[in-house]
Amino acid sequence: MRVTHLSLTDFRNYAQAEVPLFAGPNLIVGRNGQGKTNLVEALGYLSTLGSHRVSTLTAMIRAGQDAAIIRARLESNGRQILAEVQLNRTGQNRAQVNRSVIRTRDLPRYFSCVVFAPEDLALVRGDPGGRRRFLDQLLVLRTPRLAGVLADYDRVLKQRNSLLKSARSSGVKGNQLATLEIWDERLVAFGSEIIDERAELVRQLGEPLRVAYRAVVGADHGPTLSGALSILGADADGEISTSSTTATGSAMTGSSNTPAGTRIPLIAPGATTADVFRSALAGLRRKELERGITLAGPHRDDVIFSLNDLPAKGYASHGESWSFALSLKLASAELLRRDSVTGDPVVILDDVFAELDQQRRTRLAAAVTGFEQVLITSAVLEDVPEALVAHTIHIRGGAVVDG
Ligand SMILES: Nc1ncnc2c1ncn2[C@@H]1O[C@H](COP(=O)(O)OP(=O)(O)OP(=O)(O)O)[C@@H](O)[C@H]1O
Repeated sequence: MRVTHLSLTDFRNYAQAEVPLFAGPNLIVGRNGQGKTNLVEALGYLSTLGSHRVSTLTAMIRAGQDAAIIRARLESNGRQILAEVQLNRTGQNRAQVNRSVIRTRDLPRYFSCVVFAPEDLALVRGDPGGRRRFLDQLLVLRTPRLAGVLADYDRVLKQRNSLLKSARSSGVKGNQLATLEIWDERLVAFGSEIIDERAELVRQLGEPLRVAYRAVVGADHGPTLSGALSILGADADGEISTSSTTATGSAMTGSSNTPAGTRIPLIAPGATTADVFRSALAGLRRKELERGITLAGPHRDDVIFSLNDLPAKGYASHGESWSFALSLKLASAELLRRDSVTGDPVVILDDVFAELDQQRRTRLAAAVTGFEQVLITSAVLEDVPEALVAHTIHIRGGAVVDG
């Protein structure tokens, strides 16, 4: 898939911009602070419903304006699609596809892109929330129906938390316990589906992750790489021990790959994720009523990435962490490419070449050149490998300019 034209109205520092885009590499250049990242951030929103650099979406609306509009013409398997979204300060965003209103959360059904940016380092070094978001965005792009399951889980979690909070402040009443049991069942139903989907995704990421790491680093006898989903919250006070679903565990090189996706039975052989989740909630009941929040569930999961059998977080060097993060993104682009009926995801490299040495630049360029469309932003033209210098767009002060 590719974007053939991007229009922005009152988005970040763009009052109005019309940007034609082409198949293959598109290089977006300009001095610092001119609007290069803003341009690709707009496209990222259409695919992830978020930003790779801020969590408050109102920052994307041009200062002094009430709404921003992102409009992209897409070509997907020969089909033309016009995807639009209006971001409002009120938070009531509106989306359209081919001029028909759709739910904003359904936008990723029409457009998939993978954004690589310096912020990705947080996937390895940052908090679990970033890793959960990474998995969930990829899940939704691959299986759009899961956007609904994630939204339902969040809704039930909020309702369950407010019930726990009110039980904490006013003492537990019998009818509250009955209601809590109803919320428990819903939380378990949505939550165990999310846990299972995330675990399967981590398992599937294993092989492309190893291939990507090798492509970026060029290791011939590479380190071992693995990821494991730690589920049900790893409660700090030890009420429940962290249960872990090993998801990728094989050596990066060598022929005898450990079978990926080995499930460790958590309670008893044959126990389902729902069984485990349900009994964790039962075990935490007293503590949850004391604290007034839900202490177990996929909202507390983490993915533990390992390099050379050590957790990447806290052990990997800056260069290793950055290569790991790049590889995670490359691996997700590869998964999307494999299972997408709409063709390759659009690959966006936002300011990444400045972070890499010459060898890694060349290797990364080689890894992405096969994708149908690649958008690259850079303040320094010379940082970008020649293989990616083709169509060039110059940005100055929130406007597309000639040369
Ligand atoms: N909501 C907004 N309204 C108006 N201007 C904004 C808004 N958000 C950001 N800007 C402006 O956009 C500019 C930053 O744009 P952007 O991050 O795209 O720069 P860039 O060209 O990628 O720079 P660099 O090379 O330094 O990464 C800043 O001047 C900032 O003040």
